[in-house]
Formats: sequence, structure tokens, C-alpha cells
Amino acid sequence: MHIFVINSGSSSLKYQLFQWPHEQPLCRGLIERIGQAEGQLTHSALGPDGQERTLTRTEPIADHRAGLQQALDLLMDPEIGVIQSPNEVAVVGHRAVHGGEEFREPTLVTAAVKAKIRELFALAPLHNPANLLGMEVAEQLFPQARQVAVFDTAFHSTLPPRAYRFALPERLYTEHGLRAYGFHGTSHKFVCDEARRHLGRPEARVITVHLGNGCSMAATEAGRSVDTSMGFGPMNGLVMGTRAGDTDQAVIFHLVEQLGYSLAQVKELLNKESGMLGLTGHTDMRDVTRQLEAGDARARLAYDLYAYRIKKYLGAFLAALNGAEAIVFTGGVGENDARVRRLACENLDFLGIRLDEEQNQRRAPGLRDLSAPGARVPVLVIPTNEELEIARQCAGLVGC
Ligand SMILES: Nc1ncnc2c1ncn2[C@@H]1O[C@H](COP(=O)(O)OP(=O)(O)O)[C@@H](O)[C@H]1O
Ligand SMILES: CC(=O)OP(=O)(O)O
Ligand SMILES: [Mg+2]
Repeated sequence: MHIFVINSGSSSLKYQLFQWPHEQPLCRGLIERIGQAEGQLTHSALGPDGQERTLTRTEPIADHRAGLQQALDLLMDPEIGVIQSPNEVAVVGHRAVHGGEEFREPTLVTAAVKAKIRELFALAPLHNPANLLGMEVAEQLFPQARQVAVFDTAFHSTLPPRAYRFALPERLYTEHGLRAYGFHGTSHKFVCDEARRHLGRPEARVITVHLGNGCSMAATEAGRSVDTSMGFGPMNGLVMGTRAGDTDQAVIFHLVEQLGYSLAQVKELLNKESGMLGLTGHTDMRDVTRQLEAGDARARLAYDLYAYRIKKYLGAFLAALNGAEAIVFTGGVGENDARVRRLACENLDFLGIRLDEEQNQRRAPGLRDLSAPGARVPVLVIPTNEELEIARQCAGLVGC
């Protein structure tokens, strides 16, 4: 049977089709810059000879519906296709970002589940609308399949109250759910499990550092999340592509009261105009690298700030866990950007963290250990695979 997984983001969409129970990816794709002038689709499919073939298209992709329709057409393409009919897909798994306190497990998508995801739009405005749209389009394109939602927040449902409560009046938690939820849980869980398997220590304390467009860290113990850098919505903590991460709350009052911002403008500023974009004019870390290598001082400061924030959370989480058996970097930046890893881990030798710079610079697929000989805490790079983790959780739910 086949499981199709959709990971919809604000302006991008990733997908993979798996043959189950072999966990065999038959094809995968990435659709970027949805709704912008220059849309880009990259689709790779396994041919009958076992070789992967990749096709790229650069053309406007109006919305998520158009993107998913293109993906489905490619799945069934006479040349590069891997299935003949949408009916061959038994399950469609969806990444859903904010599930509040309600969803701690993979969940069959029903009208009530969709209504709850809609209720949480305000808390995850870049993500939940795209996730819901993905579900609605998939219901039309794969009408016979079971639709399953896997929530980013679910992995963090094990946080203890001291980590998830804010020091605000209690009723704001009990009546209105104001608390930290945490995000990227599917990715944190996937790489945490991989690290524990690699170490041969299921009880290990692992700090996972997910650096993609959105960035967050998790402190985990025996595969359970005990603290994380994101909170009520996916905005705080680390510096991200367009999100500021931790800022002083007084900034918001100053923006509104002194500088005349409306609340909608503050939201736009903190979600879409800040982070690396606000500091350098670029969202994509590869562009920031180019800027840095051309000697730009703003890019240097942005890198410093980005890495220093990671270092501060490393310190905090090492204290929370009383040490760690591994630190894992993952996500597009975490897997590929040696400079970020070097800056975040430098001068931490007093904690037993020391990178081998040659290993850090080396490019290789799969899990890599970057630590210098004699370092106490292994620093690993583990490529994340949210789609595979979602497929596994879907299979667990529907029992296949
Ligand atoms: N080779 C690379 N070097 C540095 N950054 C990279 C590289 N490849 C990808 N990235 C960065 O990864 C980020 C996207 O990561 P990804 O995990 O795909 O994000 P998301 O899933 O949140 O869309 C972008 O900022 C991109 O610049
Ligand atoms: C929750 C979140 O920030 O997700 P992403 O990194 O996909 O934007
Ligand atoms: Mg991502």
C-alpha cells in the first residue's frame, strides 16, 4: 500500500510517497515560492531501474491547490509516474503545526479536527492555514484515502508544567490555554530517536537543534521532550528566516504606543519581516553566507546573533538536563551550514563540547559525528525526515 505525506508550509510544500510497510520512498518533491512570480517545483522519482530521476520546473504556482494538483499529476505521469490512480494511495498524512493541548497523538482528519485547526489559525498564522488547505485539497484529490494529521505540538505534550507554564495569572492558563506548546516536534522526535539508536542508549539525554526556515531546540530525556525554545506560537526562541525569536516584550509596547504600529503590523513585523531578513535583507541562509563572504558587516552580525542564541539555549538545556549524551543539528541550515555549527559550539570546551573542524566542514549524507577526539558530548548532524516520521505515525494509527 501507499502513504502520501504532505508537509505544507507558508510558501512551500514538501511531499513524499512511500510504499508501506517497506518505508520505501517512491518519489518526493519540493514546491517553493507558492504564490510568487517565480514558483519552483523539484520532483524526484524512483525509476524501474532503481535510479532516481529528478525534474525541475520554474513557473508561477498560484496556490497550494495548484501545487498539489501538479504533484498528483507527476505521481501519475506516464513517463516519471509511480502510480496509475489516486486510489492506490490508502493514507494521506499531513503535517499540522499547532494542535493546542488537544492533539497528542496522530489523528484522523474529521470536520471537528479541521475546525480545531482553524481555531488555532491566530496562533500559527504562517502554518495552520496552509496545513488545513492541504487537507481540504487532499480530500478532493484522494477521496478514498484516510487523511491523518500529525501535529508538531504532539511531541512536546510531555513537557512538565515548570517548562510549559508562563508566570501569568493562573486563569489565563486554565481558561484560555496560555502556555508553551512547542513546535517542530515531528523533526525533534525523528532525530532524537535516530541519535538514541546510534548511541545504543535509549535513556540518553539529547539536545536537538532544528534549524530550517523556522528554528527551535528541544531538551529530551529518554525520547521525551522536557523543554523547548518555542512557546505559545512558533515565534519565540531562536532567530529564524523571517521571525525574530526572543525579543523584549517592551519592544511591542514601544512599537504600538510610541511608533504608531497597529497590532496587525507588529504581528507582520515579528513573523515576516524580522530574523535574518530583518538583519540582512535575506531569508535564505545561502544568500546570507554569500553576503558574509563578500565582507558584509550586517551579515557577520546576523550570523553572530543567530549562533549566539543557539549557544544560550544549549547552556540552558544542558543545565535543565544536568548534561547530555548528544547534541544534534538538523534542518536545512543545521545539516548544511558548518559556520553556524562552529559559532554555536565554540568556547564550550568546559562543557565537554569540542568540534573537529575538518569533520564539521565535510559534506556527506546521513548521520555524522563532528566531535573532536576526547570531547565528552558528541555533536551529531542527523538529516531530518519529517515525512517519514509522519508516515510511520500514520501507519501506527491505521494499523498497517
Ligand atoms: N547548503 C546550505 N547551506 C546553508 N543553508 C542551507 C543550505 N541548504 C539549505 N539551507 C537553508 O535551509 C533553510 C531551509 O531549511 P528547511 O529545513 O528546508 O526549512 P523548512 O522546512 O522550514 O522550509 C534555508 O534557509 C536554506 O538557506
Ligand atoms: C513551526 C515552524 O516554524 O515550522 P517551519 O520551520 O516549517 O516554518
Ligand atoms: Mg521544515
